[in-house]
Amino acid sequence: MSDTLSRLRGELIAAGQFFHSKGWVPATSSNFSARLGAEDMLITSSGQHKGRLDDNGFLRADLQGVSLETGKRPSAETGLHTVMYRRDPAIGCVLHTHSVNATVLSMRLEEVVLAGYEVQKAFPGVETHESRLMIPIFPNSQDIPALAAEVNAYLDAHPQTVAYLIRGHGLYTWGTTVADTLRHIEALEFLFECVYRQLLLDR
Ligand SMILES: CSCCC(=O)C(=O)COP(=O)(O)O
Ligand SMILES: [Zn+2]
Repeated sequence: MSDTLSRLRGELIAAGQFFHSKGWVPATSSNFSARLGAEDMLITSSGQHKGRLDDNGFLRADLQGVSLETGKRPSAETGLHTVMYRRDPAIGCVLHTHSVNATVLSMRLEEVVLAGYEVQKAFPGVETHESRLMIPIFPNSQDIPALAAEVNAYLDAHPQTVAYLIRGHGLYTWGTTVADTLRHIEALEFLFECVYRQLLLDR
């Protein structure tokens, strides 16, 4: 067992516990991955409770999503992780969560526009609250390869995108490390709460 694998697994287990404490990974929802090398990743196996992960809740898979461990089935949404690692060798982690705010906003809006918030500076390259971050919302689908292709095409056209929502489903974001990606989730959840409360006030 490599030191890298056990370190990353520990970081993802801790991330799951933190997200669970916030209510962002209900039931067996959500999935997490981290890059191991140029051709492989560590990913949660399908159906795990992400707040109660242990070492057995993960497997190695290649970047086509094929399990490298017999008898273990990767997340049903593996294709949404592999598409990111194949796009960009600098991506080291992909996290997917299912918070109430992300889900509700995705049902009501066509996209989430983040503008004017200091916390936008949690994202790489964002240096002012005067920036504008667009979080696209894709229709939900059980056809993960088709959804991954749609995400990939969108990101080709909008390479500054930091995250996306799937309608009625949840949030995907990514980063160079698990810590960076966890910060993105936390910042986005704070911002989604702000957007939600602003919509209520504006009614
Ligand atoms: C019970 S939530 C439905 C599946 C889902 O959206 C999810 O994120 C978890 O799927 P996985 O196969 O990764 O456990
Ligand atoms: Zn999901």
